[in-house]
Amino acid sequence: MQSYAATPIAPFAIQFDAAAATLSPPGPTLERRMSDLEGLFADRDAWQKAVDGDNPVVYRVQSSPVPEIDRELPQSITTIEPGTTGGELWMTKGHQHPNYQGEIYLALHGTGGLLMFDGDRVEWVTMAPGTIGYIPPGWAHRSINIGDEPYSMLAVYPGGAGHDYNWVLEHGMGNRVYKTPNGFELRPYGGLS
Ligand SMILES: O=P(O)(O)OC[C@H]1O[C@](O)(CO)[C@@H](O)[C@@H]1O
Repeated sequence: MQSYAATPIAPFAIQFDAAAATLSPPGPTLERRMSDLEGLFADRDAWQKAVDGDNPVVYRVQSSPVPEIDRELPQSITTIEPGTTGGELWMTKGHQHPNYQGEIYLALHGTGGLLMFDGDRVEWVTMAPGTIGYIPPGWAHRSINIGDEPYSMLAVYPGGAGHDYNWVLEHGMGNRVYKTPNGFELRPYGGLS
């Protein structure tokens, strides 16, 4: 019989409602407001102004009850609101998996992008409903709403992958994503203003 450091949870069914962008039974949820994205938008003054204003919710994450522990396979649905800060499109914080593990995203609603950076190379996947974006081990990843409506996507990832946010603060994400009259464009990361 296999032994485990943590006993796996029992099998169960999860109802995935793509239209409502929900998982049931629900697990933990989190809400990231503008103040939670400190040091991530290039235009710090624009970021501060938004924080001092109504400090809007930039994105929400709803998880299933599958725990974030080694060998389990949790899922979550992230919904990013449309918006810009200093011209930069609203996005997730972005993170690296400390022990380098893969992940998949399935786009559900709206239009988004999956920006990946391995410290050297940058990759971009445009995400429309039905697109699966594959994140290989070793690539930091960030989602961006490039449309005018909320962008939702399902993530499935190894429970032991972890979230290293400092990696992104130290290394950046290779590119930034800005709104343009015709849509969006990727620009070199640069520093903060
Ligand atoms: O962890 P971040 O970078 O804030 O982004 C949130 C998203 O990333 C995940 O951690 C999955 O990688 C989800 O919880 C959610 O999809």
